[in-house]
Amino acid sequence: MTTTRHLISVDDLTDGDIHRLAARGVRFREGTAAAGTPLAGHLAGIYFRKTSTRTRTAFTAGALRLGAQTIAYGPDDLQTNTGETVEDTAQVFGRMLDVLVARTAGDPAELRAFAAGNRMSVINAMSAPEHPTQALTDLTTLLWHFGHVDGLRVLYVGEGNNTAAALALALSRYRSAHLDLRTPPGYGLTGEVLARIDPKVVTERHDMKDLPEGVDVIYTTRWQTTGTSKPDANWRNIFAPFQVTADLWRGSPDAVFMHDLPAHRGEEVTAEVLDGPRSIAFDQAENKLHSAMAVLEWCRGADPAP
Ligand SMILES: NC(=O)NCCC[C@H](N)C(=O)O
Repeated sequence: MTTTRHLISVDDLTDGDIHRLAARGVRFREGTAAAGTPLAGHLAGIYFRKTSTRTRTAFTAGALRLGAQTIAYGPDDLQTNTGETVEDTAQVFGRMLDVLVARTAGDPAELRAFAAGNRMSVINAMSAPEHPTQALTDLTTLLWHFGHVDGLRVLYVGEGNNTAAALALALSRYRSAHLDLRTPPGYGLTGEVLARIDPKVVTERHDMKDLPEGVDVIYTTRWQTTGTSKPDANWRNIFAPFQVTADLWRGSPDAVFMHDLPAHRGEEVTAEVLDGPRSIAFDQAENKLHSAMAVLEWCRGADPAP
């Protein structure tokens, strides 16, 4: 009997799942995961309604490397565009696909509807409130770079978007980690996410005063989150103090720089930081592939026993 697991929210994962998925991503990155094609005979639908460079490539390449085959759907391809319900689409997909990787950038309820029949695994490749596969990539990157996640101190500067939310939820599972979020006023984590994080691990402020010193990581994200628009015309002035510049390294000279990408040099980060010696942003991007392979394997129960 094949296992069918879904990854729609970080909260679909136990602490053990999170720790094992991050560790498995590191093994794929280091080339120490057993070679093989555990997903041979599986078919993965790759359905992106929004732009994607890293996530779509990582899940397509990851599925192929694990022996699965893939079918790609763009925003205009499905009969949902002509009025077919998601529930009916899900019934059909569930009879033909083993995995559906979907980026809707909207309400994750649609992903739950795809998952309802439990006949295929559904992976959230980014929805409005959360980007769980990015959080697993980020944990993989932290574990790969530092050798541990517990005890790390992360300073996140930028919008409290899907990436920030997933990171906050994921780091909440590492009791002695600390995530200090500095989000522009009016652009912080939602109340729904704040209710689910561990306040001993995650703190949030809406200014750049009294920044912590000696942090291990400084992380940012682009200012124009997919599928959103800013309500106030003045938003660039509100975001300007939150640009990540080399100045932030004065109190944390050893910190590495992370970014979920795509980057916009001169907006959320300077070129000096993104392209500088402390940046591991493109290693982090590569880890999307290794982490996607860990997620795909886990979703089908093809992961190594704990
Ligand atoms: N790494 C990614 O998945 N990048 C694409 C989206 C990043 C950002 N969180 C956004 O919502 O626009």
